[in-house]
Amino acid sequence: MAPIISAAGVGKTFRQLKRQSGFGGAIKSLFSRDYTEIRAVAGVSFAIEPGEAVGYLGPNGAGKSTMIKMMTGILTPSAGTLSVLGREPHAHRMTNAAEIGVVFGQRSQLWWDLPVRDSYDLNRHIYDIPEARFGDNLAYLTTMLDMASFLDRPVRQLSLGQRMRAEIAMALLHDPKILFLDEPTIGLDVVAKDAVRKFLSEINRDRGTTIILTTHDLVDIEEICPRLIMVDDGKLLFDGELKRLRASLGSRRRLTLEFATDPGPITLTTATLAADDGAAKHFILEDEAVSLIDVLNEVGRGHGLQDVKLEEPDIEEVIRTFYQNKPNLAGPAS
Ligand SMILES: Nc1ncnc2c1ncn2[C@@H]1O[C@H](COP(=O)(O)OP(=O)(O)OP(=O)(O)O)[C@@H](O)[C@H]1O
Repeated sequence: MAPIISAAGVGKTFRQLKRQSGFGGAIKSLFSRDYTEIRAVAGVSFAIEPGEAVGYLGPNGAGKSTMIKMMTGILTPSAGTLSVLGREPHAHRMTNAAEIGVVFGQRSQLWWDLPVRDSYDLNRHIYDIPEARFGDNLAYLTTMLDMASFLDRPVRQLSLGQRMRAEIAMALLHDPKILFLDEPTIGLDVVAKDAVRKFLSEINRDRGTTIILTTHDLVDIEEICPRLIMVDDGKLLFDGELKRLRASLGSRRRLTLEFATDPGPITLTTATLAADDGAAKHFILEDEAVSLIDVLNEVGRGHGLQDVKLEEPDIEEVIRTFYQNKPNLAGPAS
């Protein structure tokens, strides 16, 4: 299958006029041709297949929003080749817009003073959505995003969680093949985040909508995106499954053994003691090949073992380790 999005050596450099201080400086700046170059995206390559859900992750200023803006046609790349649905997005912005949906968490596409429903109606005209399809989609989205109670209320009266659901529905009314989301859960409470994540996973799975999202909330990635693209300083550092990232960093699972009473010091070859709380002993499993059975066999009977808890490393820890070790891991993504 041909990729739905492909980027080959894509770069974006912003040129900013150097400003000089003071009134005299401001006048000089008017005639100056002295620019600072800001390299927001530097030679990024990847290919995304139809139906994938991909998280685009990186620290502040890493170039995530700039990449999303290039894929949606808002910005023109200054280097490389970018293709979205077989077209250069910036050169075919209108055609591209008809086949993609965009949600920017920090910016609204809805009309502030109008009821939500009226913004949707305007979209129906803009995208020329056939009446029946529009009706079906609105009914589906209203149910799935639980919007019935606020469809007729002006956008300015909505809570952030309601507005975000309304934004996502707005971006999907014209059945886009790709949905781009820039920080879709920013500022939402736990319940609202959960609703948004569940819905995005569902349309990805049930309707095959390709999803590309940037986020700082790693749970978004964990729940929606099997694939992760990680960038820093404009460059791509990792492209692959979250599972592979975990494995490449060593899985470092945590194991807690709880005993009826403190059995005294326990040393194991299969696990490293991380903390000793008397009756509860916390270990780290450094070796991925070691199983829980191996550890239990080594602990053996007779210590009054009551409970065992095995935890996978959480995603925050995996990503933190990744960025701490990035000079060793950087290189061509596979
Ligand atoms: N229009 C612009 N003009 C000049 N520089 C810009 C412009 N837009 C972005 N930049 C710069 O490009 C770099 C990448 O910015 P971008 O917004 O893509 O990062 P980001 O990864 O989305 O960051 P954040 O997580 O903070 O939103 C930053 O150094 C930013 O200051």
